[in-house]
Amino acid sequence: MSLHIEARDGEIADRILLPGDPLRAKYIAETFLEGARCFNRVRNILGYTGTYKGQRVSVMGTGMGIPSISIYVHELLESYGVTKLIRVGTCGAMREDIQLRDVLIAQGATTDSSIIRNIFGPAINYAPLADFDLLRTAYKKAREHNLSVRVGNIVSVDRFYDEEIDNKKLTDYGIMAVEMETAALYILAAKYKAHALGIFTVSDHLLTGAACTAEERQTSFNDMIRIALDTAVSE
Ligand SMILES: O=P(O)(O)O[C@H]1O[C@H](CO)[C@@H](O)[C@H]1O
Ligand SMILES: O=c1cc[nH]c(=O)[nH]1
Repeated sequence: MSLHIEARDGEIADRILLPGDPLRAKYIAETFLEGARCFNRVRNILGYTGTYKGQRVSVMGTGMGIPSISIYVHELLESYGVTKLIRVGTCGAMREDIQLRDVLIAQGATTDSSIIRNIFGPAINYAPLADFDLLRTAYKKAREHNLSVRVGNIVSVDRFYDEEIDNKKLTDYGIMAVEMETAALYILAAKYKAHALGIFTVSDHLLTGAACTAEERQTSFNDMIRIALDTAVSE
């Protein structure tokens, strides 16, 4: 056990999907995994392990924001020896050429979080990056399923409601979308020599105001989930 995860040794697979919403974890386990068993209920951050295409895979919520995901990813890496972590998140599109329900893959995760400064000090602006092998595999799997995905830079912000952020500047420099956790996932995975990737479904659009319902957010992101699971079990 670790402080926030009550699983016993061996109950968590070495590869795990990480949605922010614990109910999305439950949905993934019940819909896509065979023989899924719950290994965590602490704080209702639900976690499950089952099999997908014959291989053990886990899925667990991370909560919202960098402080929350940092706790769970740290404990998964430090106490449970997880080696492949794939975030399956929602995001807000920031560009006109990206639509509701599009699937995006974060090659990089720009951030305004103090996590970079806290770790590296004021002189270094570390660039959190996806694991190249996972990224390449996810892209290939998407193409095999005839799904179009976009690969590029996203921004992991500290505040969901942020009136001060300059979104226009971020999009001018190629940022596709906004979410709240991936920079920390990539940094922690790098520290522990693990492999991490963030895959997203666009749940709302910052320019048009279009949005999926809360229920759709929880359940309607099957394309992203299939890509993530196929990537998790490859090699
Ligand atoms: O849907 P999840 O995976 O939680 O991701 C996004 O949704 C939450 C905000 O509504 C933040 O956690 C953000 O990163
Ligand atoms: O963090 C997020 C997630 C979805 N949509 C947003 O606008 N922000």
